[in-house]
Amino acid sequence: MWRRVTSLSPVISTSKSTSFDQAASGFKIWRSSFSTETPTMVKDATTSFKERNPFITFVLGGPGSGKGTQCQKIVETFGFKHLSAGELLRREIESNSENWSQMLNTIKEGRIVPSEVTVRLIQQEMESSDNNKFLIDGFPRTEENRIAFEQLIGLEPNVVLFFDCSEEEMVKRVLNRNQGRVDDNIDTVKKRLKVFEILNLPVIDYYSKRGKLRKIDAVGTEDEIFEKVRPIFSACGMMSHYFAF
Ligand SMILES: Nc1ncnc2c1ncn2[C@@H]1O[C@H](COP(=O)(O)OP(=O)(O)OP(=O)(O)O)[C@@H](O)[C@H]1O
Ligand SMILES: O=c1ccn([C@@H]2O[C@H](COP(=O)(O)O)[C@@H](O)[C@H]2O)c(=O)[nH]1
Ligand SMILES: [Mg+2]
Repeated sequence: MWRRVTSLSPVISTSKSTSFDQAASGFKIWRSSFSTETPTMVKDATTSFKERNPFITFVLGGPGSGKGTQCQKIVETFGFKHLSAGELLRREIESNSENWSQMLNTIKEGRIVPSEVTVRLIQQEMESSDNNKFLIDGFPRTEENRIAFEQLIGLEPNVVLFFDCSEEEMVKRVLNRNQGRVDDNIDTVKKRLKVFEILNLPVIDYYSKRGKLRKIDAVGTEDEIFEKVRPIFSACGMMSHYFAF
C-alpha cells in the first residue's frame, strides 16, 4: 500500500537571503552584526511553511530536455534550493524505503509514482530547508500531481519554466547521459516521451493559460540556454514575476 501524506509540520529555519527575499517573505528579518550585506531571516517555530511565503519555481520539460543541467546553473547564479522529484524518488528506492520496489518498477516503465508519495518527499525537503527559493524539477508530471501539490502544500508556483526540446534531441541526450539510470534506455525513453505528451503537456498548458509559463527553446549549448533563463531570475525579472501573482 502507498503511504499517505503527513500533515504540514512547523519548522525552525534560518537563511541568508537577498533583499528580494525579504520583500517577498513573511519572516521576521534582522541583520547580522557581522555583515551589512547578508540579512538573516528568523522563522517563528509556529509559522507554517505557507506563511514563509516561499518563491516556488516548477521546472518542466521532456526527458533529457536539460532541466537538471539548467537548475544547477540557476542554483549557482541565484542561490535557489534545487529539488528534483525524480532524484528524491531514486533516493527513496536506494534507501529501501517502504514501496521501493513498486517505485523502481514504476520508474523503469516510465510511469508516474502516486502524488501522495512525491508531494510528501517534496514537502519534507521544502519544510526542512533554510532556503526560501525553490526549484522543483520534474514536477508536477500530471494534472493530478498539480492539484495534490496545491491542496496539500496550499501554494501555487510563482513561475513555471518549460524547456522545449525536440524529441530527437531529447532521445540523443538521454542515451548519451551515462549516469546508470534504469530509465535511460530506448524502450523506457519512448514510454516517457509518450507520458510527457499525454500527461505533462496539459499541466504546461494550464500554467500557460494562468500566465505563469516561461517557455525556453532548449536547443543549443548549455550556456546559450542559460542566457535565456537568466533574465527570468534577474532582480527585475523576479520582482515582476513575484508581484504579478
Ligand atoms: N544544451 C545541451 N546540449 C547538449 N547536451 C545537454 C544540454 N543540456 C544538458 N545536456 C546533457 O543531456 C543530458 C540530459 O540532461 P539533464 O539531465 O539536465 O536533463 P533532464 O531534463 O533533467 O532529464 P530527465 O528528465 O531525464 O532527468 C545530460 O547528460 C546533460 O549533460
Ligand atoms: O514527479 C515525479 C517525478 C518523477 N517521477 C518518475 O521518476 C522518473 C524520472 O524522473 P526525472 O525527472 O526524469 O528524473 C520519471 O520518468 C517517473 O517515472 C514521477 O513518477 N513523478
Ligand atoms: Mg533530471
